[in-house]
Amino acid sequence: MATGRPGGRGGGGGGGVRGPSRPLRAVRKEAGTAVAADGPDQAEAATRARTRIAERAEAFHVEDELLAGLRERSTAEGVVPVAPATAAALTFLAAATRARSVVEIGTGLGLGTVALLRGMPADGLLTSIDPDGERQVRARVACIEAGFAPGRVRMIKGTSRQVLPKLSDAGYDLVVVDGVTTEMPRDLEASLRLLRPGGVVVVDDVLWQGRLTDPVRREAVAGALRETVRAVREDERLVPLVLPIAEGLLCAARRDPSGA
Ligand SMILES: C[S@@+](CC[C@H](N)C(=O)[O-])C[C@H]1O[C@@H](n2cnc3c(N)ncnc32)[C@H](O)[C@@H]1O
Repeated sequence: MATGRPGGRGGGGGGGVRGPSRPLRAVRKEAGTAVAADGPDQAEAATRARTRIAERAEAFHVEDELLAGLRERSTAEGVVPVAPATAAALTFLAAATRARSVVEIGTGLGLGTVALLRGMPADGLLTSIDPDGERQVRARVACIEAGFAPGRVRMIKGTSRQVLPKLSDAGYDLVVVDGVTTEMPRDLEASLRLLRPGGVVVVDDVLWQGRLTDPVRREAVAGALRETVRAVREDERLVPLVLPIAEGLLCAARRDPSGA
């Protein structure tokens, strides 16, 4: 029976109860398989359908005036804020994990900060890191305008390299990596140290395909993204997931080694 979903065929079917664990060989599905199986017309139709679905999913999230204003100001100043769907995902993840202690790398003007606070419990504390102290002052004002007491946010001025080593090991429920892309592999590694068992790390825009005119810079950014994705995929302490939101939102939960 046709499912009507692009790529909705195959997938192994079957129950979902796993047998005794044994090492499994990773099998990667290559892009383009659909062309071989269905022909170019079906593949194109599937791609169009996927694009439409992605657009509808993005349109589901309508930002309020506060976030829309922050987005406009951020963009005007050359700070790339998290996308609307990413902001919604941050709010969701903070709520779903009941994240009381959160770290955000890259405050910007505070769009992601407000999104995270909106999902966190009322007694949660968000630590946000950015070398630009002036932006952090404005982000703090945005958090107050959003209705959060000043004590809910700890703004720390500095780069992730300077600040992350000073934060407590296994002390955080959720870490969001949204600083400078070339620092991402290092930020990820530091973030994993900060996560408590069961904690979640989120890395924004890992499937970035943007164009940079400087080829050296472009390769540095692409290399950092590849390294980050590979590190998460290969880390057996993590349960990874890439959500096709904006330019790819990488999430990973840190397993509890006690098995609890
Ligand atoms: C992509 S923006 C963050 C956007 C923000 N999360 C939001 O949703 O609006 C990146 C931010 O990282 C900051 N940044 C640059 N270098 C950094 C570093 N080494 N460590 C931490 N943050 C850095 C920039 O000043 C900038 O505000």
